[in-house]
Amino acid sequence: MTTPNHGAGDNFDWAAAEADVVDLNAARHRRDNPPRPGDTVDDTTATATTAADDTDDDGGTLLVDSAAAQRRPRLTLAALRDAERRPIIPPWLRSRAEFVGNLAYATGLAGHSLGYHLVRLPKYAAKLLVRSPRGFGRVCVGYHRWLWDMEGDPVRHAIVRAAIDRPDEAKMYDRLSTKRDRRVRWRGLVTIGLAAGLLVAVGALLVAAPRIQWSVLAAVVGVLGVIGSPADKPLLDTAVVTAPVPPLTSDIVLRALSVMGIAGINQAIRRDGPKAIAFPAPIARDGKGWRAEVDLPPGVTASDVIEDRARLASGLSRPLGCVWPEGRPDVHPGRLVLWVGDQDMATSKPAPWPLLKATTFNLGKAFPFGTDPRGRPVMIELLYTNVLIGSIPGYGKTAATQLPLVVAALDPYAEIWAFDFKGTGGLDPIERVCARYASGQDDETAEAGLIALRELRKECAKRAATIKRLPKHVCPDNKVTAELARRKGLGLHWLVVALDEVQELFSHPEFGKEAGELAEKIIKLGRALGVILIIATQRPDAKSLPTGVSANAGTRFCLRVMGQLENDMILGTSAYKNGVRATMFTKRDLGLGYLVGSADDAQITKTYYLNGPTVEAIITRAHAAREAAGTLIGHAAGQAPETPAVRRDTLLDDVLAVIPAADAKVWTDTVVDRLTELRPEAYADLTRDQLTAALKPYGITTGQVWGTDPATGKGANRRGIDRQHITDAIAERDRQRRAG
Ligand SMILES: Nc1ncnc2c1ncn2[C@@H]1O[C@H](COP(=O)(O)OP(=O)(O)OP(=O)(O)O)[C@@H](O)[C@H]1O
Repeated sequence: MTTPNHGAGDNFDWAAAEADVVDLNAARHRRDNPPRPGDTVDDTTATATTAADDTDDDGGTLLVDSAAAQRRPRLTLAALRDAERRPIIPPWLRSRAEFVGNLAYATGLAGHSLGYHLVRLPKYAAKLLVRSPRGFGRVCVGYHRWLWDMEGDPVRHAIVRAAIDRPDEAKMYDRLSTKRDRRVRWRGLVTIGLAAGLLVAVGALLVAAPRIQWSVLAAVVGVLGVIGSPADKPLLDTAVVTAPVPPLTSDIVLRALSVMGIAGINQAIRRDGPKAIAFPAPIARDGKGWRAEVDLPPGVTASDVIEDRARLASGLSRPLGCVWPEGRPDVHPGRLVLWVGDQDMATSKPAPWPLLKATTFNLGKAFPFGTDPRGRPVMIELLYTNVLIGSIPGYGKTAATQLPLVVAALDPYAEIWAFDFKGTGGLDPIERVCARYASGQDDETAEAGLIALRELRKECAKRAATIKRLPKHVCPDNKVTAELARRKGLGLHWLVVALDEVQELFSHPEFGKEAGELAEKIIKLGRALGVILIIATQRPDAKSLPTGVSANAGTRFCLRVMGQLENDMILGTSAYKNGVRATMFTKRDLGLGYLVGSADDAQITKTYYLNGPTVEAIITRAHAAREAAGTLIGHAAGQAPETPAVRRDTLLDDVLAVIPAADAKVWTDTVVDRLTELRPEAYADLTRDQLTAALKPYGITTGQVWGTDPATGKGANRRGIDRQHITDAIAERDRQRRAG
């Protein structure tokens, strides 16, 4: 507020004082008369009061903008060009699945209603028969009133009463009576015509065929029965009882937002009334629910609302599973898209997976991963991406990991490696089509996973070299294309590698560090090389999920998690801040998560759920397709990982040669190094897993061995070979040779 200069005697600033009084009155008026819905606000007053609220340090008014500048901008060409265009065809008509779903629903409903009423036809006929005398009575009474123009009776009586005091009213009565007589006369003539017509019709009916007589009688009874029906007892019973779902209106949204206890919203509503919340688009039906776009008051972000979904649902008086708020940070942080479903998502019937009956599938195409709250399919493309899946235990990670694997299984040219480091058997149904497979919570499985990652790293190097060799016109973008992946002999087929419960591997005391480093390299390199890594974890923290891995995943799916850290580890930095919060999912939200990376915005997605027998059935078809295509390899074909033939004959003797009698047990890594030194031509590219696999047929397994690392001089426990096992195996082999 400006302060008049009191000490200046005659120089008193009357203009400033007058402005103050105007401002003060305006402020009082606003306080005493808060705007109501539908009120219009005078821009000039609003501007003046807004400006008056902005005071500088000295208490003087700080007018930042003129009244004109604060007025709503006019519609300009530039604004039109930038405006968001509403779809011409509504989304439910563009989505085939949604359209077919709606059509099927409408047809089903119509069929049900028809069947319901057909069964009750005798009851309806009886009702009509009973009601027809009353209907006949109503018709007679009605006709009698019409014939004698009885509607005008009260008026004529009123005029007779009035004529007692005012003689001029007698003239009016006279005019009305004449009119009435005329009307009754022509109505009488019509009645004579009608009676004659009726007599002729009855005569014709008497000589007509019985079928026609009964039909006419039924029609007359039907019409009279309908006319005779009491207003509170409709003829038809109710075929479908609908639970009334209240439509979403701006008032309801406003009420819900105002009870959330968000200070910014409450202050704005107190100040500006309903205008504090703006609706940039009309609230409309969207799928099986309502969609409202809301611009929250300045300073309030969509995530402030999303954070407390339960309170929002309470404000809307709807079940929690119906209320799905989302942010639109691409528009601005305060834009909230609120979708309120008719039915709780947790109790609604899950949609069947569209690929349930497929025999093959081309992995180059996007596949249906789940449905959004509106029931529309959510698609994922697997090529050139890696997938990271996370949640607390028991919310559908394995089920979500299984889906892309089943899809990959349906492409006979895609190779699959699958590892389940918790050994719960979630991926067992797809074992039959995996080139590599291991499941268990033991060190063996963890080691098999590490070995696979080493192999995968090598595979990436090999593929990179192949791509480098290819001419530019065959491989212009230096990456595997769908066409290259199909070419036999190039070795560039899609390779899908799933690591479920990967926290067990990454936090393994012996293999974890190396596995993490390898996974990071593969996730960075493999994308263009046709290698797709799918990683699922129930412990998304820095120790169990290397940041290099979490930061480089292209597609992310986060089911229920408990905190911001886990949320952002899976969905990416700032996801929580931007309102993408998998913490909002509740105990009932199985299979429900945020999917990031497959579309521009994060999508709330409920995965399609395939139970064990369903997966078995699909995998049986996939297995047959692979058999026909000749692509059943590795574990699926009953083969152990390959070892060069040259090593097989002399392997046991060579291993014994590099383990002196003084060393009872030696680390496998040390044996590999010594073998390479012994015969580089045979063992130069031998890996630890290959050696472990090559010794397995002799019944030799690796175990924990204490030793000293020659590089660091530190003692450690690692996988190693017992010399005694080698000597036993050689003795057994020699015995068999002698016997054979
Ligand atoms: N899309 C879905 N729809 C309905 N139910 C689902 C869905 N996905 C998973 N579930 C249910 O959730 C249960 C747990 O799923 P799953 O085993 O995949 O979870 P998880 O997160 O891998 O668990 P854990 O970490 O304990 O292994 C399943 O048995 C199934 O009943």
